[in-house]
Amino acid sequence: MNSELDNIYATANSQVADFVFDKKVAGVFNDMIRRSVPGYGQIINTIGDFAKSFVTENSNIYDLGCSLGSATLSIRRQIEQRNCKIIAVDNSESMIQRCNENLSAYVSDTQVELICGDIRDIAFENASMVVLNFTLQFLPVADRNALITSIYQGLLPGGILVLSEKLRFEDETIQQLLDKHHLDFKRANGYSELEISQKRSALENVMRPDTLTHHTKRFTECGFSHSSVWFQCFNFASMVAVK
Ligand SMILES: Nc1ncnc2c1ncn2[C@@H]1O[C@H](C[S@+](CC[C@H]([NH3+])C(=O)[O-])CC(=O)[O-])[C@@H](O)[C@H]1O
Ligand SMILES: O=C(O)C(=O)Cc1ccccc1
Repeated sequence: MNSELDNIYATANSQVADFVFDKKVAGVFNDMIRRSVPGYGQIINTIGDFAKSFVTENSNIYDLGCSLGSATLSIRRQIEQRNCKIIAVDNSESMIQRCNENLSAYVSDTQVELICGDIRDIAFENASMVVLNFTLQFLPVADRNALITSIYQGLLPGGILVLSEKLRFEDETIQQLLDKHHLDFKRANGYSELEISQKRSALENVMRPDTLTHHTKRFTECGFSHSSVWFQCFNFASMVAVK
C-alpha cells in the first residue's frame, strides 16, 4: 500500500480549512494514520484475528469508513470461511479509488463489494462482523445511535461489532495526561508543533470524540448485552460488542 509522506499541515496557513478526506489526504493517509493513531497497526491486525473467530460462512462483513481498505485486507487475509462477502463503504471517492487499487493488488476467494456512499444509508443484513474503525467519530452525534441500532439489527446472533475511536475524558486531569502523550507520540513520529496545531484546528469541527462511558451506554441502549474495550493506547481505544 503505497503512501506519500504526510506534510499537509507543514506550511503555516492563516486560515486552516476543516479537515476533508480528499485526494490529498487519500494520497498520504497510510502514513498519516500510522503516525497519528497509536496502536493502529495492532488494531488492524487484530480485526483480522476477530474475523477468523467470528465470521461465519455464507455471511456478510461490513467495513464502514473503509478508507484505503486496511481493515478489509486484514479480514480477507485471515478468513477461510466459504461464500462470504465484504461490503466496504466510504463516502470519499478518492479513498474508494485507492482502496480499489489496493484490493486489486491481491488475489482472494473472498468477494469484496466497494460502495462509495454514506454509511448511514447502508442496510445491514446477514452480518457476522461489522467494523467501524475510527469512523463513528466523524458522524454527527445525533446520528450515532441510529447507526449502531441498525448495525445491531443487521447482525446475526453471535455477530461482532468492532468499534475503534479517539476518546474524550470528563476528568480534565486524565484528558490532559493522555492528550500530552498522544501529542508526544505524534512528535516522536516527526510531526512539528505547527503540523500538530494546524491539524488540531482542522479536526475540531469535523471529529467529535465521545467518552468511553457514552460508547458503553450506547451499546446497551442499541441492543448489545456484551461489550468491552479490548485495546487502549492513550486517548485511542478499540471496543467489541457481541450480539
Ligand atoms: N458518513 C460517512 N459515510 C461513509 N464514510 C465516511 C463517513 N464519514 C467519514 N467517512 C470516512 O471514514 C473514514 C475515517 S478514517 C477510517 C480509517 C479506516 N477505517 C481504517 O481502518 O484505516 C479514520 C481517520 O481518518 O481517523 C474516512 O475514509 C472518511 O472518508
Ligand atoms: O486525533 C488526531 O489528532 C488525529 O490526527 C487522528 C486522525 C488521523 C487520520 C486522519 C484524521 C484524524
